[in-house]
Amino acid sequence: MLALSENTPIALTQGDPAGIGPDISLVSWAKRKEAGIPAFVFLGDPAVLRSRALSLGLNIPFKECTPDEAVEVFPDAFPVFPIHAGIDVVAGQPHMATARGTISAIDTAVSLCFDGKVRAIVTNPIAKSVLYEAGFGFPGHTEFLAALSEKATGQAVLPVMMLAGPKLRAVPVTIHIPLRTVADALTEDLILKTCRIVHADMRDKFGLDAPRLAIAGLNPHAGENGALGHEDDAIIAPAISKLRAEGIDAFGPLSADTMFHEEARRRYDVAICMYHDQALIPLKALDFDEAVNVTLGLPFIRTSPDHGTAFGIAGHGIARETSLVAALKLADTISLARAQVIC
Ligand SMILES: NC(=O)C1=CN([C@@H]2O[C@H](COP(=O)(O)OP(=O)(O)OC[C@H]3O[C@@H](n4cnc5c(N)ncnc54)[C@H](O)[C@@H]3O)[C@@H](O)[C@H]2O)C=CC1
Ligand SMILES: NCC(=O)COP(=O)(O)O
Repeated sequence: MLALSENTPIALTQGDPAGIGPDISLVSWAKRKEAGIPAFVFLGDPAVLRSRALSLGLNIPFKECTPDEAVEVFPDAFPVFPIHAGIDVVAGQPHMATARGTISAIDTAVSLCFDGKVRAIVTNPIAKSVLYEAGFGFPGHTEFLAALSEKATGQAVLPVMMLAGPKLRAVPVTIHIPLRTVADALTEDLILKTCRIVHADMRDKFGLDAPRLAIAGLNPHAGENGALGHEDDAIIAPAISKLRAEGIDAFGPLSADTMFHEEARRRYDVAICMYHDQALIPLKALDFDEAVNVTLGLPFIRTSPDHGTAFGIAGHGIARETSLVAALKLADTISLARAQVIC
């Protein structure tokens, strides 16, 4: 049993070095006391941090260190476990030559987590297209983390993306796939597995005894009795019946256009949506600055800000750190709550 406690840092990966990951990491560290930020170790390039701090006018002391030293370093200096970007990075100008370092930071964070050197992983945003250009074979962190987990444990996992904000928690059942393939990818089995993971993690990681899952339909008006599409009645409704028979408080399929208004949101704890934008549009409309992306179903904790690399504002000093702060705090809370049970 590993002793996961505040004496173990959280790994914070750099993300795309040309994006706002370095900016919001620096600002978060600068606000560590007033914001109550848990000790982290940054996995990335010290040169990128130094140059970004200069652009932002932040006078921040850096210390290169191992994860073992990070908690001690954190109060007085920004702890960096060096992973070099490979080129001189210019804020706002992504380059495929940095892909290797970006991927290596994520890979290293997972290894450190399995070795008990860090207690959770918080990832800064990556630009998927930059990584694809360099041959990265995964749609995003979510799927890559599942593959790394599988490699480490030999056990297959279904990674579940949940975006959690103060007003809404939303899960897309299908994640990073083209819209035209969504209907074919939706199966009763996928909905069942996703909802079981959400139910278990809501209970074990978020402390909800009997989580209520509101399940969206796929088609307009949840199919209008089959007139506007058959998936709602043929795939989603039977999955809901099975979940209810297992004792999971799932209901629907609901018309997706009317399940996110304020009164509707009071009736559930998590909205289970059928595709990426069905979940992320309401989430970002309601909670953009404070929501956190959490990967459920993994044998370790991973959170992330809800936004992307925002290349247009990197280095300008206007990127808000609030979502990253929320991600660090959520990783802190979940990892400490699990400290007694994790192996
Ligand atoms: N977890 C991850 O790694 C994620 C990565 N991405 C990637 O990010 C890249 C850019 O995606 P976009 O759709 O443009 O989304 P984006 O979130 O990067 O930007 C959307 C808009 O929000 C603004 N914005 C984003 N974060 C902000 C912050 N913290 N403070 C102030 N303004 C902020 C941007 O300036 C822009 O106007 C894509 O390559 C995408 O793959 C997107 C979402 C999550
Ligand atoms: N839009 C959310 C998103 O793309 C996050 O993906 P991931 O990199 O966390 O898998």
